[in-house]
Amino acid sequence: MGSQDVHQEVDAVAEDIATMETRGAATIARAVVDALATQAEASDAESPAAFVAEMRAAAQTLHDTRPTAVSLPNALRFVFRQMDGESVEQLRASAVAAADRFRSQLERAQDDLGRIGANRLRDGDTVMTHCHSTDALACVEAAVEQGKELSAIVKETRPRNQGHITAAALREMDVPVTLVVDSAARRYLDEADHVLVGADSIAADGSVINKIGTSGLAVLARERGVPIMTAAQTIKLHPATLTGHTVEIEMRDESEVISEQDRSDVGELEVLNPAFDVTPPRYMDAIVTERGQFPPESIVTLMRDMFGEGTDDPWETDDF
Ligand SMILES: O=C(COP(=O)(O)O)[C@H](O)[C@H](O)COP(=O)(O)O
Repeated sequence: MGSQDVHQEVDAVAEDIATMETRGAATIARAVVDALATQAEASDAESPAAFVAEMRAAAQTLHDTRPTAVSLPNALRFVFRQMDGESVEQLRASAVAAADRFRSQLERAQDDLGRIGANRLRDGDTVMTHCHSTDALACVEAAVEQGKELSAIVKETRPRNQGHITAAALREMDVPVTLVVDSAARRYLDEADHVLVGADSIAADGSVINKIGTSGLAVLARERGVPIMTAAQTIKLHPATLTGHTVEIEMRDESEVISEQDRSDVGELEVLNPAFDVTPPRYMDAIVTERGQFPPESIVTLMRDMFGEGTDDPWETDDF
């Protein structure tokens, strides 16, 4: 175990998330749940209180990696809500079982969401994508499995070019891909039948928080009359927005935007590198979840159903 009895695997997972070795909201959620299970399995805590303290320290370490994707705290919350017992062994077993349940729910949710999203796509359609979203790709995959022939226009998604990952995933599905730079989006929107994006968080008013550039793409899509949908499992619903909190937008290092050499050639300047932006609900046609598709403005009903009026920190629960 490392500092505060946090398992070294937890520290490694946290490092991978912070450096974006592990990235994408659903993938991050799965990684943190795996790490919590490792923490639980490896714990040599001698009392239930010590076990819970260790799990909380592990959760805090994982939580503090990236701020925007709410799937991360929602995944931690899922495990903590189901952790229960009088002894270390019972607590351990319930945490590991909760992690197992989370993993299978995540997979099922993505499959269900994919089938729902696929219903919006017709044979012969071209979809334009932004960034890399496994939820969005699940819709394409389900449509392809239904026998629909699709093609894709993939935005490269500066500064980290996650569009390349999307292009590779689509080619695996035998979907023809055209890669374009971000600023070519408007030029090629006339050739697209749908814009398909994922989400890191969905706010109670139906705003979609996703990779920087999504909001501009949504405005352009509206202007060109191209429907745009967000594919997002319900673990992307942000409970704190029910009580008026806003979603923190991660600011990343300027080195992702400009090299040190180029920067010194240019001279004095400020570089800003927000990783995400907010698309207001009026620019989004539908949010597709595993529980059906929703007009963005109505997502609040699903959120109240799932969370009540709000929630605490993921590791705070009345059970301990
Ligand atoms: O914005 C991103 C990834 O950003 P980053 O690369 O900065 O993590 C994705 O669209 C969402 O996370 C959804 O992904 P998924 O559908 O796989 O959860």
